[in-house]
Parts: sequence; C-alpha cells; structure tokens
Amino acid sequence: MMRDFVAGLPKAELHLHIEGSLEPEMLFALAERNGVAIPFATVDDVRAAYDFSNLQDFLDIYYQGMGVLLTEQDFYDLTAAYLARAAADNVRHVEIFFDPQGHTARGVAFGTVIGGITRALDDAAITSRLIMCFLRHLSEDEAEATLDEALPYLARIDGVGLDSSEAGHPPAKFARVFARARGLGLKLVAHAGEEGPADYVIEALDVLDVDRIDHGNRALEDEGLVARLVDEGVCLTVCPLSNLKLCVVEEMGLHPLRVMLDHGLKVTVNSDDPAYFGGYVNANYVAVAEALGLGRADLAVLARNSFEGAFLGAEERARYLAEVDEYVGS
Ligand code: HPA
Ligand SMILES: [Zn+2]
Repeated sequence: MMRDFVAGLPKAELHLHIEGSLEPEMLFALAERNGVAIPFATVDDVRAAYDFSNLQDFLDIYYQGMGVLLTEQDFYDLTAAYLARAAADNVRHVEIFFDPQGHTARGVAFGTVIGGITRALDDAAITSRLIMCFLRHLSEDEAEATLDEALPYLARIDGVGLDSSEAGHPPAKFARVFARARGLGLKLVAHAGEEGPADYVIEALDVLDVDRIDHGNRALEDEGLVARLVDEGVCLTVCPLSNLKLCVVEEMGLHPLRVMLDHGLKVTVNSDDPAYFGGYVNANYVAVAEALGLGRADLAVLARNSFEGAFLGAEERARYLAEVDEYVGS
C-alpha cells in the first residue's frame, strides 16, 4: 500500500515552522501552565477555528496561538513533540524555522526561545538545522535588529528565512539584511510564490540570492522562470496540505506538484504548520500521492530531492541518499 511505502521512506523535512506544530492539546496545557487566557473553551473549539480562506486568516490565529509560549521549557516541549512526530514519520533530517519576532515582541527573550529549541534538537536522534525567519510584514530595520540579537547564537543558527504576509512585501525589501546574513556565513531561504507573484520568486533569487525557495507554486506562471529553476537545480519546499487549507489550491487534485515533477523541478514535500493544516509530513506525501496518482518512483524522487535540497555536508547527504536507494530497491 502507498501509505506503508511512504511510512518507511527515509525523508528530510525542509519547511516546518516550529510554532506551527503547536497542537491544540499543548496550546491548552501551556495556557494553563502559564496562566495565559485563550479564547477557546475546548480543543474542538480550537480545531473549528482552523478554517482559513487565505494566508492572513491563518497568520492571525498562528500569532495568537504562540502567545502561550513563554518559558525555555515551553520551547523545549514544543520542539521535542514535533521531533517525536517527525521521527515517527521516518524523517531522518529536519530544517526547522522559528519566528523570533513573534516572541521578542511579547517580551520573551531571544535566548529563551533559542535555548529551548536547541536543547530539544540536541536531545533528538535525527539530524537538524535551524533557520531564523524574519517577519516580512515588519520593517527591514526590525529584521536587522533581530539579526543583531542572533549574533551571540550564530553557532546554533544555520540560515535565515522570510515568512509571514507575502503580498505587498517583496523580497527586495530585505536586500540589505539578507546580504549581511550571507556575509555571516548563513544559508538563505525565502517564502515566495505562495500568494505572491512569480516576480517575487525571481527577486528572491536575483536580489536575495537565496539557496532555496519556500513554496514557489506561482513560479509555474512564468515559463522562463521554470526553465531557470530547473537549470539551476533550485529546491522548492512545497507544502500540499498547507496549500489546500490556505486556498492556494482549490482541491488536492488540482495541486501543481505533478506538473512540477514533470518539469523536472527539484520539488520536496513538507508540512509547513502541521498542527494547523491537518497533517505531518507523511500525511502530505499520502495526500498528493492519492490525489495526483503518484507512484513509488515519484515518491522516491521527492525523498531524494529532500536530501539533495537540504543543508547537509557531502558525506551526510550521501549516507541519507544511500538509505533512500536501499529502501526503494528493497
Ligand atoms: O506558510 C506560511 N507562509 C508565510 N508565513 C508563514 N508563517 C508560518 N507559516 C507560513
Ligand atoms: Zn511556511
């Protein structure tokens, strides 16, 4: 069965917002532990509120939800719970986003956030990288101040990203801070082409010089851009259940992943904000496999792409790719 094949497939997850892995049960537990009021009476009430028509609808609830995260232990518990879910999906390597500005704006210290997350990463069996995202609805000066705050922790931060409300906040708004991050030796990624136009994908490549594109769906609207992404082997971190929940696609049968694979784009499958979008990484693989009729060979390509697009050293990458080959050949 396809589900069993996906379950055993070794894979990397490259697009996961740790704050988006906050399950309703943990939301309640942390609200109680920290004495934070939340506008929900039951876990079912919370799930009922997860009905979004666009990215902003989701972001409003996502920023509200992270308000229960206050202590280092909260960030540890959140991250440890995600890592356990990922390991259960046979995720062998994760690259985790976090949104420091969503916490420092509430008076939670940068060190508290990164301390809890990295302690959980250190305790986990799977390998990981950590990517700090700037909130694009805020100013570049605020992103610069966040990068300043990160300087003492650069040994634990592998890259920077760009997330939050895309429309009206083009990548070029963050040209200076991304250039500085590059100078500090950090990897660079940016959400682009989720709701924003193909031009934002081009800008992320040309102005920010990113190593990967997060989402990238709307790149398909520009033939020349597709050819360039194929030619340059740019990895796209696609998030099928997210796209469905945020109405980026009308139904899963219309998801562009199959077309992306057919073009030879280096696409990967990821969960984005699994607590909000209805499934972790394997659920995303199964959803697209069923809706688009993907076979084992397609799924193996997706898993290989996830390790090829990851910020791994050559030796680690080769080891993981060999694991995929061994599994697929078996
Ligand atoms: O999918 C997303 N897009 C933009 N910002 C986000 N922040 C969390 N998830 C997302
Ligand atoms: Zn995302």
